[in-house]
Amino acid sequence: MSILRITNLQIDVRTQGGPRAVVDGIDLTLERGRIHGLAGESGSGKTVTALAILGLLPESMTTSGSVVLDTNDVDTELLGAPRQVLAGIRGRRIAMVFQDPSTSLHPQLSVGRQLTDHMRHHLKLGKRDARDRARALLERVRVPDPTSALKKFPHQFSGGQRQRIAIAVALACEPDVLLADEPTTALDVTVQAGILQLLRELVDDAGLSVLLVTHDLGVMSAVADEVAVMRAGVIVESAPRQQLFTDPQHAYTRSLLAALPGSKLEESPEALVAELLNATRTEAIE
Ligand SMILES: Nc1ncnc2c1ncn2[C@@H]1O[C@H](COP(=O)(O)OP(=O)(O)OP(=O)(O)O)[C@@H](O)[C@H]1O
Repeated sequence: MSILRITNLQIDVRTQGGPRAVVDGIDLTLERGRIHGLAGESGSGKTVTALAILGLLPESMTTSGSVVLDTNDVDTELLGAPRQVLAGIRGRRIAMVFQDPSTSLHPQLSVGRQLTDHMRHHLKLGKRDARDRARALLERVRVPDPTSALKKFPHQFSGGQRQRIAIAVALACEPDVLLADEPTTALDVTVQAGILQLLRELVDDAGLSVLLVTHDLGVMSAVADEVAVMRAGVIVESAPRQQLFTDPQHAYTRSLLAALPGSKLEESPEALVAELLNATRTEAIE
């Protein structure tokens, strides 16, 4: 069942020489309970695609096409939607996590405050209910000792734990869609695996739909159900993970795969996943 439908999305940036297309007519449908990977080299348009969904593009960019959120059979067009419509959707229906968790977390607010403010605002929860839910969320993303974690500040946690907290904040209002832009790129490989495993669990347990933006096909191969490969603003190939990794159709996809460091991928994507998940156990001791 689809939750977000992107149709013929075009993003132009104004330049002195006239408009330049940074995304040139892409189609992408996100399904509930699936992880959709958006891969491609730096500058191919992955991040601006994610930002366009939430109306967060810089002023210098214009859009056309359609981005429809379909919740409970009600379609909402997001492209060009009024500010208050987008404000009601951001964080509530569609949440976002970034490469650097500090971007999503406020350095001077306690973790508890960041989690509960969000819930009190969007879900109108009372103080005590919000606090109970915040504790449960930290438990769910496996931040150790949630009760004392609520009183701490972001800098008191490791990078991996900070990203888990950022994911907890993103999930606070039970969004339908999570946009994750390079969520593990800044983390070392064992911590990456733990975060990827967490995303997988959240998708499987809660029916969340994830758009996972990354230049790293290794990360993709570990968790994505479907992968779209982007180059210079265009999706050149889109296929279920297994198919894309074992039978790439486009020369650009083949070149990306060939550039992967001699990994288990040559044996099978599953072997790489097993390797990454094995590393997760190491992180649990972190
Ligand atoms: N604020 C901006 N003003 C003008 N051009 C921009 C701006 N942000 C991005 N661009 C341009 O838009 C294009 C797409 O950038 P985007 O950040 O989406 O790429 P990406 O695939 O996410 O790459 P990366 O992995 O490096 O983030 C690039 O050509 C980039 O130069």
